[in-house]
Amino acid sequence: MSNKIAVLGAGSWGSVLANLLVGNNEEVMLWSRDSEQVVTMNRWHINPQYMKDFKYSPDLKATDDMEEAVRDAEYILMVIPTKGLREVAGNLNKILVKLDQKPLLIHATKGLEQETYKRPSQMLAEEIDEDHRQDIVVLSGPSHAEDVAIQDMTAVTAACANLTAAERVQKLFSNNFFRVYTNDDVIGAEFGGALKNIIAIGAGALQGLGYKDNARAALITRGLAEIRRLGVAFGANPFTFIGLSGVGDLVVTATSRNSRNWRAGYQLGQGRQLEDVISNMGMVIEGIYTAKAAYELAQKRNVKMPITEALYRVLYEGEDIETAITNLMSRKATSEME
Ligand SMILES: NC(=O)C1=CN([C@@H]2O[C@H](COP(=O)(O)OP(=O)(O)OC[C@H]3O[C@@H](n4cnc5c(N)ncnc54)[C@H](O)[C@@H]3O)[C@@H](O)[C@H]2O)C=CC1
Ligand SMILES: O=C(CO)COP(=O)(O)O
Repeated sequence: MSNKIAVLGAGSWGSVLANLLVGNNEEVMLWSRDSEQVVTMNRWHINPQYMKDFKYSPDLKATDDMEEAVRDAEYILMVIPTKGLREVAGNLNKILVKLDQKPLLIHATKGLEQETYKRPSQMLAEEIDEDHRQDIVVLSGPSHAEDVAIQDMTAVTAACANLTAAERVQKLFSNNFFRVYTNDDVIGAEFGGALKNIIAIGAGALQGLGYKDNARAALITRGLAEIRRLGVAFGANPFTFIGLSGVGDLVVTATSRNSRNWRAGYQLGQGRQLEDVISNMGMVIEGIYTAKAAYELAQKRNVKMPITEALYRVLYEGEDIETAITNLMSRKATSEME
């Protein structure tokens, strides 16, 4: 028997995940705030702004009416960029209260909120009444929408302190090309997913500047060290960072031309201006905003994050990337285990 699932957010990832769930014979309703996009998706089964060459299942239904999407849904999957997540969650809460529903929440957002430094699950927990939701499960890991759309082999993590809820999500999404593992470490999964985007911008920038494989391997490895340091300072399990939502996602994002964060970094490395890069991407580049939140959070907590700090200076203080690299390489010699 199929489950009724509402997917909120019809960008590249929300649409592809909704399509995957339709392929798994679930009953899915995709919500977008953009009515024109909804008409095009329902009529032509394409998403004009994101991955426009991909043809979605004709069984995938879209709506711009959140209440219609959510009514009777047993699961609600939120795939909204960090910046808009709290607002959408607040609107969802009003509907859930009105309809008196209590769905299981899942989110696939990767970032930290500006000013509050909250993780996505914390924002959802604050905005959605406990009486009108079950647990919140994080779906994260190395999973570019472009590859999942063409059913390339993918493995991800469903994280929740309540492993029974994580297992329900595992069952919902699993199929012969999409393998879902469970994990009880929400903090680690969310820090891994958010912070890898910063390092991916750095990896793209190195390549844009002409640096080679050794440089990229060094950045990824030392990037992972500082991601782990910040995550562990907030209670994450260090082993999560050697899993799919840690090193897995870091590797795919820091090495793939499908990554918006990598591409943004590459363009910066080639000398393009930040405003220009943002306006031409047409999709969210989470790492730009997470770099600011993570930098400020690390300062407050006194956690060493030299690569994040370097990128913060490049992105927010206009420091030249080569100068940032020189400064990173000329820091006092240190132990790898710090
Ligand atoms: N694209 C990918 O391959 C993956 C993306 N993610 C994460 O998923 C989240 C969403 O990313 P994408 O789908 O790629 O973004 P996108 O840039 O392709 O699309 C974002 C979608 O969210 C909607 N949106 C933005 N703000 C909104 C608001 N305030 N209210 C309602 N709708 C709003 C936009 O209209 C658009 O449909 C991000 O946190 C991203 O890091 C995670 C894994 C893979
Ligand atoms: O999180 C992602 C892949 O796992 C998507 O990364 P980008 O946002 O850089 O495209």
